[in-house]
Amino acid sequence: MEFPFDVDALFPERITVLDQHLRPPARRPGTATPARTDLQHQIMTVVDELGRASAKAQHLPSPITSASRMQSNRHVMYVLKDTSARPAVKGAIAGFLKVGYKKLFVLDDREAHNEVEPLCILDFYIHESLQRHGHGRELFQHMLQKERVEPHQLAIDRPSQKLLKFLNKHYSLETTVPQVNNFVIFEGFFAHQHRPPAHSLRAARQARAAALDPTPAAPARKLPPKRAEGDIKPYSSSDREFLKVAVEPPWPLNRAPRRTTPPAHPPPRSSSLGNSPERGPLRPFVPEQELLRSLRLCPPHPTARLLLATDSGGSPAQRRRTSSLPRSEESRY
Ligand SMILES: CC(=O)SCCNC(=O)CCNC(=O)[C@H](O)C(C)(C)COP(=O)(O)OP(=O)(O)OC[C@H]1O[C@@H](n2cnc3c(N)ncnc32)[C@H](O)[C@@H]1OP(=O)(O)O
Repeated sequence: MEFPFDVDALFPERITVLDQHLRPPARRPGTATPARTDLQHQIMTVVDELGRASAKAQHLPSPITSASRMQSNRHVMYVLKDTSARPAVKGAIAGFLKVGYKKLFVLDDREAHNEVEPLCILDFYIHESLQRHGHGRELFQHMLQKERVEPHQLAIDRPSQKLLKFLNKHYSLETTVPQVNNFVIFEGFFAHQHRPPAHSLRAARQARAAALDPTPAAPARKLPPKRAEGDIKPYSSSDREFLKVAVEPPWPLNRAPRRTTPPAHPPPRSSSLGNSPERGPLRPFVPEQELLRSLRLCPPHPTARLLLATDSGGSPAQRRRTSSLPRSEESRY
């Protein structure tokens, strides 16, 4: 991925770590130093461009990674330079990996709710011309080392089939723990969720290592105290949540009662790599009788007329169709 500026000078190292400040890394001695604002502008251009390419590769309606989203979240982006780029080109970018800690409500293998805050894989992209050459693994491996996490400790925000295959091939991650949200976790996730107390050896070692290595890592967060089972909602906000396309039906069909508690029957769970969460558009559930009451009150509307034309004792087939509508379906985005 090429840019109209000197990427080689902008990112002196093969892998650059960017946090919400999008600070330009220190330049090699002897390299001309443009104004800091110009450098930051270049970094923002790279981040935006990478985000767009990743969204396109994943068929997302809009990017989940952009400079402005980076600046407003505490995420960390690992950017990989393409060092095989043509000499005439002033460097190129091979891809990126974005991670961040997120508070999630996840089910364990006994289907109990757990409030956790794992490091999440949020976005991952290697340029099409460079895929399946080991660049993804190099980037992922670098991130694991830098963040000091094991692959099975991660939560993955709606992984693509390519990413599932990648995780299976390189890290033998295969068996998922079924969830009702968009995140995928693997067997072994719960064995490693506890964090060391602040005074532990591991924490001290981590603090020393961080002092020696000033490049940003995803900001670690403390686990909140465990909540009573009844307080926990089994839904966790995915980073891809904002991509939800709200296709709102006309009034009064849009008057779904607000739900303060999760539905009694959660949507079907993903149980294996093959059916990682792929869901249809979000549709509110309006009880049949309430819907008909509302329709009688509303001004004439083509949809209303159509529904009122069928009395509540309509054909059994019609009723079966209506009542078999799923109570809630989560959208893909
Ligand atoms: C939470 C999220 O970010 S979900 C979105 C993940 N990103 C995408 O799907 C975007 C498109 N895909 C990509 O950018 C890349 O393929 C990545 C990031 C998933 C992997 O990066 P790569 O550099 O291709 O990975 P790397 O070369 O290290 O490993 C290759 C392995 O990844 C998997 N893989 C990569 N591409 C494919 C593909 N087209 N089809 C099937 N498996 C694939 C395979 O296991 C492959 O091993 P194989 O070639 O022996 O079958």
